[in-house]
Amino acid sequence: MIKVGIVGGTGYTGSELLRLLVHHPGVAVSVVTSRADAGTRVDAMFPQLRGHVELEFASPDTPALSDCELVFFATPNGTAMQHAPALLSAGVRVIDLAADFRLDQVEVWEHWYGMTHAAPSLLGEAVYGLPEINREAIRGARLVANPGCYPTAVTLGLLPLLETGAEAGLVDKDRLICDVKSGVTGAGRKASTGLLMAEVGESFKAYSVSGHRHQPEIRANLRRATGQEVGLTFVPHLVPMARGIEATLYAFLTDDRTDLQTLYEQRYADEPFVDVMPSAAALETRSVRGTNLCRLSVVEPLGNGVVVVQSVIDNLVKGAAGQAVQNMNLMFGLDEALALPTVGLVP
Ligand SMILES: NC(=O)C1=CN([C@@H]2O[C@H](COP(=O)(O)OP(=O)(O)OC[C@H]3O[C@@H](n4cnc5c(N)ncnc54)[C@H](OP(=O)(O)O)[C@@H]3O)[C@@H](O)[C@H]2O)C=CC1
Ligand SMILES: CC(=O)N[C@@H](CCC(=O)OP(=O)(O)O)C(=O)O
Repeated sequence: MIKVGIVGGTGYTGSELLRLLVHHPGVAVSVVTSRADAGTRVDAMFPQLRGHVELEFASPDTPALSDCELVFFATPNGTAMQHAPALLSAGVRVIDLAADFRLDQVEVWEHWYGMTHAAPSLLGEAVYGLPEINREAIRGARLVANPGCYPTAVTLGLLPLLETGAEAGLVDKDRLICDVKSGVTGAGRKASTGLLMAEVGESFKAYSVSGHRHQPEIRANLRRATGQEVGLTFVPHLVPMARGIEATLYAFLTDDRTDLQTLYEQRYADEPFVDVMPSAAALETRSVRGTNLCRLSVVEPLGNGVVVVQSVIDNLVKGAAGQAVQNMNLMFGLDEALALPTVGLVP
């Protein structure tokens, strides 16, 4: 059994990790932390875990984390970078669900995250944990930077257009448009006026239109996959639902000879967690709710050179905790799909 710790176990992604890991046959969760709720039984806070988790939340400074083989950080940005160096030195592998190790250039990271990086020397070593572009590197990694939720949905949606068509110029890589919507759990469980039901319910808004920190992460992913710079406009929106991300992605074709449906189906034929719909189906977030799937559809609706890709994920699963478990499975030589659901909770 792999001995695992979770820092930040009272948050949405930490509790989602617990939901998935209690069904994992190769994992024993031995430490779950919270500063505010240290000493409280995990199943007292989360009755859905009764009978599955017999732990109390521990303080994050507990030495028990150093006895783990793997520690997940399900904490705000800027936390894992303070603790990862000591854990790695103690031989513990680390998966950070936050953004501390996602960008490889420290000045770009500091610009977007507004703080000084505490462990810049690890940025070069950290492996970006999107298995669909980085599987082999993840297998050998000590430190994995789990992708952001929006970057997961957008990168998987655009990848085939850019990867396969880059040299031939399948689409205009300087004018990609990403219109993306998220449920409110994407903002975390902390108390915040902007997340109150009366603020979010019965309404729908765009935010960070002038720039969101996931834009450089998406560009870095597409650069990593294609070797080329891309130009993209990324606008996130908040939708009054708990879970789910829907990305509607637009690209302008520069070559109309490629069969887009075949391109997408072939690119993801061997991917256990990417499902390409057989036709230009309209996608719903609920079809992936609770699953580790990214479900895609591609269509050129008017035949006028504008491609529309839809991409849906559950932000807490493929967008966070599920992807982290997928990465853990790869790092420990297990079946990549172990303990990861693929049937959505509908309705
Ligand atoms: N929610 C989502 O859909 C996604 C989130 N992420 C990222 O994952 C991370 C966690 O997100 P989420 O679960 O939503 O966040 P939450 O706000 O729901 O939970 C944060 C958790 O971290 C703990 N925590 C906060 N500060 C510290 C600290 N300084 N040291 C140790 N523990 C701390 C909190 O407990 P306590 O304060 O008691 O210690 C709590 O358990 C974030 O970086 C987020 O950006 C990534 C992809 C998707
Ligand atoms: C709805 C909502 O507020 N979403 C968050 C995304 C948070 C997230 O997951 O951030 P990281 O992936 O960088 O960790 C936001 O836009 O800030």
